Amino acid sequence: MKKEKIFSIKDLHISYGSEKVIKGADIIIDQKGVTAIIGPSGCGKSTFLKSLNRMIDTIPSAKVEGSIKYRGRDINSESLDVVNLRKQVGMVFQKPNPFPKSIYDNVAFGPRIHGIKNKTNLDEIVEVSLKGAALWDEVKEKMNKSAFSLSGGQQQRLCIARALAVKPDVLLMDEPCSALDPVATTKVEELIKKLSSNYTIIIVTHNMQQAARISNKTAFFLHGEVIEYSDTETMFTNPQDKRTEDYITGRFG
Ligand SMILES: Nc1ncnc2c1ncn2[C@@H]1O[C@H](COP(=O)(O)OP(=O)(O)OP(=O)(O)O)[C@@H](O)[C@H]1O
Repeated sequence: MKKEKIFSIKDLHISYGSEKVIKGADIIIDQKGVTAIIGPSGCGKSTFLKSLNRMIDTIPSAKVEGSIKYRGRDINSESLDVVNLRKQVGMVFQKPNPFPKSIYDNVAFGPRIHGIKNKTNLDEIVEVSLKGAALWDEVKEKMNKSAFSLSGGQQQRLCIARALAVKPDVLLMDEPCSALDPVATTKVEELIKKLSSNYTIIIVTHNMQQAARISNKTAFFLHGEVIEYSDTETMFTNPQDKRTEDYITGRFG
């Protein structure tokens, strides 16, 4: 069965002022599974990711040109509802960034903003989201405690639960494990794999072993260009471009 296209990106160029950061990227991202974005520091991975739900709009000097279609719709068209786009295309950041609120209120935040007020409905969404983020058992007895009372790994899973609570289609993750210890990293990686049967996940990672462990497809960026984009297994066993081979074998980066 042919997979549905979630993102079709054509000739994407992004610059900050006069600095060109993404230079003509073409990528198609299919439904579900994990796509990893790898490449050396400063090659434009985060910039690319932020353009997919228009978080890049928050940077005044950023200029985006070219086409990004999400489920066939140009996300940069004037008629597009950005709040709705960000509901469908959620984001999890490098450092866990829970709100200074209780565990419950962190997860209920998004649904409340989108108009859900009924306590029973909210309770159910919070429970399902925390279960989805593999955190429920650890927090179910202390839902009213501050999110800051959780460990870093738990806080990151709480941020994933918060993203799940608005029922997204896609999750963008920008180095979600880089602030976590190895045990917490393993838990988040397992969670990402599990979530990838229901969500389309796009993850930026510095860590090539992580990309190899959890992703189905990998895109290698270098100086703002997509050098290679293929099945992860092919990329790591039989890279087509010498620059990819040099990067994944640790010759630079
Ligand atoms: N808000 C910004 N304003 C101006 N320039 C920026 C901004 N964010 C990033 N840049 C520049 O854009 C380039 C690409 O940055 P980006 O963060 O997208 O790369 P990256 O591959 O994600 O890097 P890293 O792996 O180090 O996080 C860098 O030269 C960076 O200095």
